[in-house]
Order: sequence, then structure tokens, then C-alpha cells
Amino acid sequence: MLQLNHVSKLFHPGSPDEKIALIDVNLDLRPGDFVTVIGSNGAGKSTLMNMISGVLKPDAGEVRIGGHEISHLPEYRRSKWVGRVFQDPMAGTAPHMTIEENLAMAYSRGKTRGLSFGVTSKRRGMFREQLSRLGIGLEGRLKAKVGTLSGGERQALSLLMATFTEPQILLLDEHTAALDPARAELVTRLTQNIVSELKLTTLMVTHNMEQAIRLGNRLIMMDAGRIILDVDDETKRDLTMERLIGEFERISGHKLSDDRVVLGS
Ligand SMILES: Nc1ncnc2c1ncn2[C@@H]1O[C@H](COP(=O)(O)OP(=O)(O)OP(=O)(O)O)[C@@H](O)[C@H]1O
Repeated sequence: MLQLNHVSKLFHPGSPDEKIALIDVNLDLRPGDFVTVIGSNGAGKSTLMNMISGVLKPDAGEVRIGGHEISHLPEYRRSKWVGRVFQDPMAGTAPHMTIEENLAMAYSRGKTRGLSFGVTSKRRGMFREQLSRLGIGLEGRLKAKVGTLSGGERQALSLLMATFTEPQILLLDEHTAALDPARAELVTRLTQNIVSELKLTTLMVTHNMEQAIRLGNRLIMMDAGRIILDVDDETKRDLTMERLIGEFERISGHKLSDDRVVLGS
């Protein structure tokens, strides 16, 4: 479904500021894989997400979705295949537009025939139905400006907007990190429901170790631009935080340095 073959990325090559972000990264996601991604600071997690969404292009290697080489396609041309939710609740939605206008915009994403952001009554019914699946009452607030929603509500809406056109790949970029624990748990639960219902192939970066172990069917750990550990479903079921941190230290040869790491929920 998603393949990264020998992907490398250097920032400011040849200068004193040279930074290795990814080195010869290989990753093969099967359809329906829900992979959690953890790692130390500067390990390359965001670069990996940016490489898949098209914000960045690899210096070497290729990115494939559904068998197609897309390494050099710009972000907007990948948007019909790739849905993404960011950490910042402000990032995924337009605050001055209403909930239904935001949904109409997301619905038109990647469609070639003009910018049909209009909200017809048929679409409004569909939006209401989709929103009601979130179970937080947004279906009664279609005309509310998104800027008036709480952070948790906005992330739930962002999640819906990123997924209701059923992208081939869903990227979750620490999407619960800016929320208080109760809202984070709500958005996590919605994520699990949507991902399993739509069988979305998902890559989720998190600094929350407990969440990384609990969610999904596969876990990868990154350090210094490489994937250093790839844990399958069966092994993950018996994993503990202590063992995960121990494995990280054993393979990388240093302590896990992550100033945002959260050990528990
Ligand atoms: N635009 C950029 N210009 C220069 N260097 C960059 C840029 N983006 C990332 N880097 C560097 O590339 C490396 C990987 O960064 P990246 O943001 O992918 O790591 P990360 O795993 O997401 O880190 P964190 O968990 O701290 O957010 C780091 O050394 C970082 O400083």
C-alpha cells in the first residue's frame, strides 16, 4: 500500500548546518496496517510524514502509494490519497468558515472538476450523518464557525475531514498531543473507531509510549534518521514500556532523548 524504498533526506548538505533527517529508510505498509511511530528528538519522524504527504521530496529513493511512484508529485496532487491530521488543532481547519463549509472543502479535495465547495441539502444531510458518528454533538452545529470550537472538537473535525474521503494513507502527526488527557482520550477513541471501520492504512507519530504500544498492529521506532525497530502485532501485544525503552537503548547505543516523551496516558 505504502512503500518507502531507500529514502534519504539531508538538510543543508555540505554546509556546517548539515542535518541528516532520513538515511536509507525502507518501509512497507500493508493495506489496513495501523503503525505507531516513536523515537528520539530529531529522529526523522516529521520528515518521514512530510515525505509521504509531499511537503518534502527525497534526495534519494522513492515513495510509492498503491504501487505508483509518487516521489515527485507535489502535496496537492497527493491529497486525494493522503489524509493528515496535525498536532495543532488550528492547522487542519479554516477557523472563519463554518463546520459545513470546512467539510465541503474537505469533500472536494483531490476532485478535478472545479472547486465545488457549495453545500447542497443532500451534502448537508451526509455531513450531519458523518458528524453524528463522532458522538460529540457537532451535527447540530453545522453553521457554527470552526474558530468557536474547542481544541478537542476541532481535532475530531480534522480527523473526520482527513478521513471521510477514505484516503489510502492516513497520517496522524501527534494529533492528540496538544489536548488535555480527557479530550486526547476522546480523539484517540474516535481515531480507533474510524481507522478500524474504514480499514485505513495509518501511520501515527506519538510521544506517548503507552499509546504507541496500545494502538495499532505494528510499532516502529526511529533514531538518527533510521528505523531501528519494527515490532509486529504479536510481539507488540506482550510489549511493556520498560522493554521498549530497553530495546531502544540496546539497539541505538544511547538513552532515549525525547523531551516530550509521555510514559503513560
Ligand atoms: N526544514 C529543516 N531545515 C533544517 N533541518 C531540518 C529541517 N527539518 C528537520 N530538520 C532536521 O532534520 C532532523 C530530523 O528532524 P525531524 O523534525 O524529522 O525529527 P522528529 O523525529 O520529528 O523530531 P521531534 O520529535 O523532535 O519533533 C533533525 O536533525 C532536524 O533538526
